[in-house]
Amino acid sequence: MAIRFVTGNEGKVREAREYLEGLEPVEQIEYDYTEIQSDSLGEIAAHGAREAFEELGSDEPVLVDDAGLFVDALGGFPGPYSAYVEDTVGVERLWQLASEEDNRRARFKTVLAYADETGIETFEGTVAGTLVAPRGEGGFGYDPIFEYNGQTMAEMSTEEKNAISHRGRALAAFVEWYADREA
Ligand SMILES: O=c1[nH]c(=O)c2ncn([C@@H]3O[C@H](COP(=O)(O)OP(=O)(O)OP(=O)(O)O)[C@@H](O)[C@H]3O)c2[nH]1
Ligand SMILES: [Mg+2]
Repeated sequence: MAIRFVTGNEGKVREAREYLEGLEPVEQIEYDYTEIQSDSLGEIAAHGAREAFEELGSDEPVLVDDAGLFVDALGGFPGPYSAYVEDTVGVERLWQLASEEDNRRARFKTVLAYADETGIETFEGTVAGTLVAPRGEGGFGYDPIFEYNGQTMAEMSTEEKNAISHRGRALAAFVEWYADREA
């Protein structure tokens, strides 16, 4: 059965489609679910998936992805507020802020929430990296400033990014659960 990926972010859809190819088709739905204010990406994603599944109708399962960049030297900022910070100050200014720090370590985290008629499951993925001056044309969001193993995520192909990224890891956990459940 097709999975309805509820997001306005085409980059997320591209990565999920690539990863889930051969498992299930992924359909993008632009439904504006409530993003609750919380420190927990898991709570935000689960709440969104529950609301979207109830409000959209039909039995087709839904998937919601809530993601954030956590900068160590900034106490985890912008974390759950990453979309707001990208839209307001922007990626370049966040890099300027981080570049004043000696410690440039950061983590990217995604929680996927999957909802169907039996309930909700969440899957988490994290990647640790280093913030750098922007490089690369691929990816989206903060990818140009997030370096892993010498490459920014914007310098990687979708497949390469999925192999190491927070979203790829969350998708791996999802696929493992999904395959077991179908068996
Ligand atoms: O460098 C990045 N690599 C990624 O892999 C990635 N995934 C998300 N983001 C950014 O982090 C915020 C998440 O906010 P977010 O989860 O609310 O997403 P969003 O608002 O873009 O879409 P939606 O799914 O909510 O519709 C937004 O600024 C996204 O651009 C990423 N940046
Ligand atoms: Mg959002």
